[in-house]
Amino acid sequence: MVVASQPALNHSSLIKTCKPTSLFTGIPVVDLSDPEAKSLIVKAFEEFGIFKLVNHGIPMEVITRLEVESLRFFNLPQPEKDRAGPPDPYGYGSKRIGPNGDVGWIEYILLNTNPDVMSHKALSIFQQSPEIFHSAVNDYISAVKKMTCEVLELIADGLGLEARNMLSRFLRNKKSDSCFRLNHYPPCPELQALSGRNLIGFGEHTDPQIISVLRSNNTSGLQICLRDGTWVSVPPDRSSFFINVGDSLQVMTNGRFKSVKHRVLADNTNPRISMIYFGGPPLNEKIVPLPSLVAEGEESLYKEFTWCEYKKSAYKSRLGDYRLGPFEKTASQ
Ligand SMILES: C=C1C[C@]23C[C@@]1(O)CC[C@H]2[C@@]12CC[C@H](O)[C@@](C)(C(=O)O1)[C@H]2[C@@H]3C(=O)O
Ligand SMILES: O=C(O)CCC(=O)C(=O)O
Ligand SMILES: [Fe+2]
Repeated sequence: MVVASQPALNHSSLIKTCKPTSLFTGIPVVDLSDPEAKSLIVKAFEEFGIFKLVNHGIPMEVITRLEVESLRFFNLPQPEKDRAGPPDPYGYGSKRIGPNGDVGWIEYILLNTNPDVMSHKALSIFQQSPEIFHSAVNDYISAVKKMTCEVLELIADGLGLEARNMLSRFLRNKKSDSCFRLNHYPPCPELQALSGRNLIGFGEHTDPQIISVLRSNNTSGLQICLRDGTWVSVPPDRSSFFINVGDSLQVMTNGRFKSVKHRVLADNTNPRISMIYFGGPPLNEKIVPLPSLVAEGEESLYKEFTWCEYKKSAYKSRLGDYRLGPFEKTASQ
């Protein structure tokens, strides 16, 4: 990895670059209407921590409407966008990710999906084009949330949990602390000169919540880290969703599913736009292994903590830190 030092990139000289890696064709693909979907999803989460969902039932019109409205926002003059930032953590952000010095070739909007928690800054995003943007975001989130709950119910079935709603109840709870992110990675033509390298848009990390549901346009950029430590590029697919395990689901399955490390490289010629729903539990919810997933004689691999405690700790960490580390039991505990 090298740091970009071209004059045109001076303003972002802290943003690292990276060589693109080979396209990975092995991401499991699951058709939501397949009678085998539950076992295929469990297998995908055990092996890769991610899968591609097709035939998901979300109308393309709902997706495209949000993409068009997001681009309308990101194409506004910078001072207008800046009025909705800096993020607290919700609102509009550019180049800085989180509060601890992480940077990337990205601009984004981060929203809490619970309207009661929406901050002033986040709300001012809607004030620029109120009804249209607001309804595009709401329609998208409610469709994706419903689909995600279906997926979590299939997972509960596939894992043989005592009730189908053991996981989906966290997202359906009206206090669910879920969030939603619109990311825009502008192309960086200056980088053509840095032969074959790309700017890092979003550095490597795992997502802290239960489950993340990502949809992007057809511009590549998403990379995942396989179990053997190799980074591979995930071919984009504008009409599908990529669904990945978050840290909280890793704990709830006592390590049977592992949250997948991922990152995004900005493309040198085309803008990438992505929208991610992060399904999280209510703040006071304990994040503990589901009892039926801890066999007799086995113990939880993790100390007991609430989502609020984990989130606080996540916001003190850097993007690439192993956030579950402090919550793991050591041999003597
Ligand atoms: C550097 C950070 C940004 C982040 C909060 C954190 O301190 C560490 C986790 C980051 C992350 C990654 C997944 C999601 O994009 C996100 C919204 C989240 O919940 O955790 C971001 C946080 C953020 O951008 O505020
Ligand atoms: O923008 C993307 O494609 C993924 C971004 C991501 O991983 C995140 O926002 O947590
Ligand atoms: Fe992520």
